[in-house]
Amino acid sequence: MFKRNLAKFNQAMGFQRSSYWQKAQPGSDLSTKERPSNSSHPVTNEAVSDDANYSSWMVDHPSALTSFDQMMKDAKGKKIVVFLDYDGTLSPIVNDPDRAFMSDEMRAAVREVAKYFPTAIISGRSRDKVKGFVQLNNIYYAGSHGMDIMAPPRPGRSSDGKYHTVSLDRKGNDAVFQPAQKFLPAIQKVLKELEEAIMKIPGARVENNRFCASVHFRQVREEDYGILEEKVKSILKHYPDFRLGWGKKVMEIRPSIEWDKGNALEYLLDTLGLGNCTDVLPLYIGDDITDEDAFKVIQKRGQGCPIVVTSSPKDTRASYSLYEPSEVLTFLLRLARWRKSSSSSRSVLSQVWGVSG
Ligand SMILES: O=P(O)(O)OC[C@H]1O[C@H](O[C@H]2O[C@H](CO)[C@@H](O)[C@H](O)[C@H]2O)[C@H](O)[C@@H](O)[C@@H]1O
Repeated sequence: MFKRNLAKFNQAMGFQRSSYWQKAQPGSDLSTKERPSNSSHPVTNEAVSDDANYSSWMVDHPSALTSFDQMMKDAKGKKIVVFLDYDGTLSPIVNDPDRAFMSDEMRAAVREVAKYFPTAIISGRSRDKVKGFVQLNNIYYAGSHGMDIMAPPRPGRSSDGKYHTVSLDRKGNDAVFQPAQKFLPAIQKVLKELEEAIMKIPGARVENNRFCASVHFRQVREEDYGILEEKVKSILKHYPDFRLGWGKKVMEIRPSIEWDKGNALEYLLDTLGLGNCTDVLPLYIGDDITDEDAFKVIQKRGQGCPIVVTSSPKDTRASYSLYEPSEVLTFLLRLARWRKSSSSSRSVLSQVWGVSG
């Protein structure tokens, strides 16, 4: 129990390196609330203290569902742009990364939201893979932690004027922006070496995320964690242009460029023509460490709704929280309904009173 509380304390305090492996232990990211309700264990003091920890953490990170009305009051007169992470946000975390499917209800909710607000998904996966899971055409996709973006074909421009050239898709409707393109040959070599190195570690697997690589250890025995980490690090010693990050039971290898999900959020706002508008409210929902970069950008802008999805207290820059993907679904449905009803009441008002906007 002490160990478990220490891991949680480390996680909450942001002592990240030491807590990664602790967090990675089988079952350790299952909070009490996620345990099967038919569990034969009586409610223990530990369960009570888990709940108490979560409740006190929520004082600073209130639920986006209970805060919904206030959030929408603050959004009045502003343009909401919706940004969503994929794994752990739109789909639940599962053992097999190839089977992290999104439910039809969630798909319908995202489709509905995208009818009313510009909507983008920013994922660590390859852009094609995440699009394959989501299967919606009315949204923008950014894969490889934002290093592969399909966005409207506005002239690439950033506040510092440094956006790289973009290329139009075949129909000329959208533009692809890939700031890490020159790393493609190297990442392919890294992927090959990783595959060979982990082959003999049961349960380990490498995922090709195009500009990044993921080494999964969700299904690896705990006693093999050390050797896996060693192998990955010894390969990376020969690739100084790449760095290692940690996600949920996954090591993420990516080019060492100054580009993350936060830059992707800014890029998308720019290409939507909203980068410098003071009346824009980016709303970002994500569950993992890389989403913190986007939360940071929103925090810096001083306007927006950063929402973290988590079932246990964690160190985060998000202002609001949602417990799990099912709450994300409820939130998205509510957001779409809110917009629908406010636009229909606006049109009724404008018919009756000649009031607009
Ligand atoms: O930015 P994201 O869209 O959240 O991508 C981050 C990683 O997500 C995926 O891995 C995670 O979800 C898997 C499926 O539920 C799970 O098996 C794994 O343990 C999680 O870490 C994806 O497979 C990775 O490539 C992404 O880096």
